[in-house]
Amino acid sequence: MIKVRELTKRFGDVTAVDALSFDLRPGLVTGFLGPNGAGKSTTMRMMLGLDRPDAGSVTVDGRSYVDIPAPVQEIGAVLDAKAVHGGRTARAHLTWMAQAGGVPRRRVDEVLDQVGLTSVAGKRIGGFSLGMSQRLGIAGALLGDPGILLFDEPVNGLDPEGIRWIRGMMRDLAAQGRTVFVSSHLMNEMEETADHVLVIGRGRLIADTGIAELTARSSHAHIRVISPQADRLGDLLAGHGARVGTGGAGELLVTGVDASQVGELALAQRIAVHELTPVRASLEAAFMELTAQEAQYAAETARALAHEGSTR
Ligand SMILES: Nc1ncnc2c1ncn2[C@@H]1O[C@H](COP(=O)(O)OP(=O)(O)OP(=O)(O)O)[C@@H](O)[C@H]1O
Repeated sequence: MIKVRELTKRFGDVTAVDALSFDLRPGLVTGFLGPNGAGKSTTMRMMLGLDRPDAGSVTVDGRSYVDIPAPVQEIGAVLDAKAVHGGRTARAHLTWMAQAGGVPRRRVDEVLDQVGLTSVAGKRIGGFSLGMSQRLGIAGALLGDPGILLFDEPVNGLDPEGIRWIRGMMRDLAAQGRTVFVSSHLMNEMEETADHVLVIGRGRLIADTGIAELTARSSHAHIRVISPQADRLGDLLAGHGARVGTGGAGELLVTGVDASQVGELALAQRIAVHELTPVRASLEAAFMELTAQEAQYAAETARALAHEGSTR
């Protein structure tokens, strides 16, 4: 378990990270959301011991990163996939990393295979596309078979196939019981990948919540019901405390009761139901609602996350 407590970092007058506290749990993809400049990279760098906090701490199973004897076997990270020596081949780069990290050399071919780069292992990295560089970065992070993985904006600038691949890889790593922490400045990107999200704005924590919990709790969540007797069913549901709106012909949009109650009530009155679908709120709608009553910076963060362009 990673525990971040009251983590703070200042650069001159700018407080990049402001008393940030959170835990990361294994077996989940935790999204780290915040607009550009919110403090995500700085937080990740402190988690890896690359920046020194002005205050606060990060511990991995009770120890700080610098006290871990073989760090690459506990935490793997991809901070900037392009920051590698372009003259080396992919295999030479990973072999050098394996030696530096005290990892057996046979792992090099294993991770090349795992990320689908075996056929270009002998090619120079300088000629790699962004998607290939991201795969190489992930291969490097996986070398020590670590239980914790940190990815800083891994899908930025990738094509849809590259994005799909990275999402699948993150989900697989979490399903293997690893802790996966991934930053993004776009809300819709996290909706499909993360189980849990931490949202920061101006270095401060705004939300720490499960995605399913956030979107199910939102007032935008509802049940879509289609019935040839929609009017009768609507009256029946309203009589049992539901709020009933209408959609298209024969369609009801119901809140305040769950799908099983709708089904049971319809059955009891012998009303045919052709469709009964719980519809979650989008992450964007749920988050806007969550922050609407909060500080202005929270609302600004919500808008920036929803509408910022996908490239920096
Ligand atoms: N080395 C540095 N020196 C001075 N200021 C810095 C430095 N690194 C980060 N900052 C500032 O700290 C704040 C947080 O930056 P950080 O890069 O952590 O944000 P971010 O959420 O990762 O955004 P981005 O996605 O744009 O990198 C910004 O105001 C940034 O300008």
